[in-house]
Amino acid sequence: MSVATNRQNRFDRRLWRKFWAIAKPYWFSERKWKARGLLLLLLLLSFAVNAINVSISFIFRNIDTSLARFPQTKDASTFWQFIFIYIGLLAIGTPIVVMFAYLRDKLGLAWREWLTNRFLNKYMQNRAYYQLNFNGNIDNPDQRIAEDVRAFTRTSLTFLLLILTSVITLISFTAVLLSISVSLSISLLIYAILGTIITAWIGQRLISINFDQLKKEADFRYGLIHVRDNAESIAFYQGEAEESIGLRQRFLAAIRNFDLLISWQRNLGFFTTSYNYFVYALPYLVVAPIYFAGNTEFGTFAQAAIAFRQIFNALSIVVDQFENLTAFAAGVERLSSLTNALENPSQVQPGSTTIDVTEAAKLAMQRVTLLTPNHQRTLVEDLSLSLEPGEGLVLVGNSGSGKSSILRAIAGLWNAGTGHLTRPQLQEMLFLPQRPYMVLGSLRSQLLYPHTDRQIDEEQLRQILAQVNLTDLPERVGGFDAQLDWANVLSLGEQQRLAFARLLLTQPAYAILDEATSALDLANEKRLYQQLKAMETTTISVGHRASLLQYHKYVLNLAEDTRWQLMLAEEYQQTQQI
Ligand SMILES: Nc1ncnc2c1ncn2[C@@H]1O[C@H](COP(=O)(O)OP(=O)(O)OP(=O)(O)O)[C@@H](O)[C@H]1O
Repeated sequence: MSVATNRQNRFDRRLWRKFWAIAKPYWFSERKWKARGLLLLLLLLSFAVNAINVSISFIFRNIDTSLARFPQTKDASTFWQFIFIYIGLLAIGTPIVVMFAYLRDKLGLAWREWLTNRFLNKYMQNRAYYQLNFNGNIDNPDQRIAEDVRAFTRTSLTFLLLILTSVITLISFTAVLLSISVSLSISLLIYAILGTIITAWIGQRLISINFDQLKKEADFRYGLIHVRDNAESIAFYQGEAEESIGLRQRFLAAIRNFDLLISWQRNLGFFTTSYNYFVYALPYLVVAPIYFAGNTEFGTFAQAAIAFRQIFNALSIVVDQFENLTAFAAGVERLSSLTNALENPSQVQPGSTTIDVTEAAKLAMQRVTLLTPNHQRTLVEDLSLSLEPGEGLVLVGNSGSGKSSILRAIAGLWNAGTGHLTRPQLQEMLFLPQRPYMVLGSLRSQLLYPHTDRQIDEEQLRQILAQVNLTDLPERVGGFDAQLDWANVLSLGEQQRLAFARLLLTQPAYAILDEATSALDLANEKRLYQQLKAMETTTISVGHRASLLQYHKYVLNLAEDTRWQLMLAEEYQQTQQI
């Protein structure tokens, strides 16, 4: 066996294993009985469809023979008898064929629902959605969960049933065909096997092209979404020309690859089309010598053509479905790599160390060295500090010195490094990130996020809004149930105050504020920090403004070369004034 074939076999085996790993859980899940029951029903229906097809071949054999005999016998009644049988069969067959397709799609839908939920659960667990951003191998997880899962469940079922029905068809019509001619059966078998081998050989390249196509289409769509999400910034920069070049490049990449795809489909088409056409002539060529020798009746031609077509279709599923199979294989690869990435979202490399974390009532660090997730840069070295509840800490330092990264380490988003971190439970801490986060939903859910199921009456919500100086917001936007594109409708300062309102509602023991008041005027900032103090919330802030110092006891000053300095806020203020 050549090296290439060996590699191909390994690839096929791996693909099969990957397919099974994605497909199996549903068929062994809590929904397994419903799924298996439906599959069994579909099998029974496909038996019925097959029996109908076999009957049709006999009906037409008799119809054609009665027509051929007519000049001698002058008997039309046999002809009409079989026409009526055929009509009766149609009446029974139609609902069976329609229900078969309907139930197949129903099962596909149930499977998709289950599998998508499974992916969504894993995607939202252990912050996998965040960690995947740093995984260069997983592009567009959104497309994988939305599109690839849909295609996977649908196509798997279609193929499975196609293969099962093909086997049934093969067995029943081979019996029909053998009763006509053994040489006909053998020639058909050889023809179909050769066809499959040649198609698989020409079509190999389609698998990788299809894989690229899925990626490039998703990249293009993501580019468009990016423009929509950042419409205002682009408009201010007048960046249309640049954006348009970027979009066109992504589109062109998709188009070029598609061009390649259709060229290969054309190459395959030259073969499959001629292969499919020639098969019409084959049964006539094989039956004619038997007929001319007077060894069979005229109707055999019709029956042989039908049986031949059925068997040929059954044997040619690989040829017919090759393009779909390649697209399917590409989808399986994408889902399989996503599944693996979701199993181990933080991608901890073997041998690399992580910061130890324990939970306690206070926040402390012992000799913590923090690295970027790819382990390429050390941000801070040997950091030790201890903060009692009520003592605030403000992090200062140049841009890029690692202030936000320390907050990420406290939140458990980043853990590459060494040392020991003690922190309160995450439920007791609320983080307000640098860019205010506006959820998709109503004003009420905006305020209650991330615990939107809490029952808080509107009066209380109004009080909180008044505390952050947004008294008139509900009236302005149309009430607490109004759903708007909040990130674009509210000013940055308003978004920051809304995020602060969330904080006041949640009343966490610790508030971690990453430049969360940078867009506010000093009076608003003071008001908000005073409210946090009144709630006895311990604050850990990042900011460049001197005004923040007065609300915290300590200052952690980060230098860019991984050094740091911890001092009392008052002392720090004095050093700044000198
Ligand atoms: N996902 C990442 N992978 C690798 N490096 C990163 C990643 N995110 C940020 N960095 C780098 O880590 C360094 C520290 O970033 P960080 O956001 O902590 O800075 P910062 O001090 O908060 O800056 P600023 O004041 O501008 O917000 C920066 O040099 C940044 O480029």
